[in-house]
Amino acid sequence: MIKINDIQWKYKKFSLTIEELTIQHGINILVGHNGSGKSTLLSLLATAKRPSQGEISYHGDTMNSNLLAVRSKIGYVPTGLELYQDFTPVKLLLYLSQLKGLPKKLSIHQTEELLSIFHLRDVQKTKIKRLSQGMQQRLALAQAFLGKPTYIFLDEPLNYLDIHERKSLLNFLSKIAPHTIILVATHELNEWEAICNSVIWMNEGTLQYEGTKTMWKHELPLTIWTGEMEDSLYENFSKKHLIVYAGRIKDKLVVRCANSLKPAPGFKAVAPTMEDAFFIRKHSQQRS
Ligand SMILES: Nc1ncnc2c1ncn2[C@@H]1O[C@H](COP(=O)(O)OP(=O)(O)OP(=O)(O)O)[C@@H](O)[C@H]1O
Repeated sequence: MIKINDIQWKYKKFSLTIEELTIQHGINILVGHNGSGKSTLLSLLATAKRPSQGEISYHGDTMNSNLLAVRSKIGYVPTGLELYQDFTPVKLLLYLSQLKGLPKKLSIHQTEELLSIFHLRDVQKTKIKRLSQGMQQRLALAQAFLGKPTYIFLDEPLNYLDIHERKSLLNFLSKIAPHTIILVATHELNEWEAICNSVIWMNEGTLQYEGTKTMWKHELPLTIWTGEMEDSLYENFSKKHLIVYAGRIKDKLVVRCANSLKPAPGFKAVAPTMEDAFFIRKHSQQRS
């Protein structure tokens, strides 16, 4: 497990402070508004940034006690990772596996395996600058798994991926999750719903929630309701209730809202999604 102990990191007006956080095996999603500190936390965990106080322990090792050992077990994909544009995917993966210290045979084996997993076989000898953004994102992801790291930190990994590639990545992560600690920063909570184990919510550089997916969705102060209504009633309704969604299906206005009691006749309580839960939790936090 990864244990964060009283860390702080500051840059100008932004400060990230976490007193205590444990990250377990499985898929953990990291959520929060823009600028809340998700990428900063990932780069601290990936040892790309150093906390100004406190420490992070990776199964007992820390950045101070054994930086090289820690780094050798980390796979990290920040957003906008710049890949050597004149390399080909095969050359890049072989080169990076050498930097990671993998023996030559294993480098070749893992490079081939990752090119297949990320569907890059057809373009393995094409220069990276000629690849689409989605292909470049898949290559950025592939490099993170060289050496079969124990700790995987992914910043918005679904960016640029088409539906097929998204599903494929989610399947791959589910397969390795039992023996890997995976932390994924994402705004697309519902896409991770089926496979994630726990949720970490950051707000303005501080930890707001850390717990299981089930608790995230079900320990909520409000219920989610859906129903149809006349257009003329909506304006007044929206002033009194927390609207999650309002849209037209055929000629009906369909409303999804959060409320403690049934908001109007005909409305039905429904199970909250991961995003509904975020919406309700954020709303409750702003009011408290
Ligand atoms: N190297 C840096 N240079 C300048 N500002 C930084 C740097 N790293 C972090 N910040 C600042 O830290 C704060 C947190 O940013 P961070 O990127 O971690 O948020 P985020 O939750 O990942 O946001 P988003 O959802 O938009 O990706 C922001 O105010 C950002 O401007």
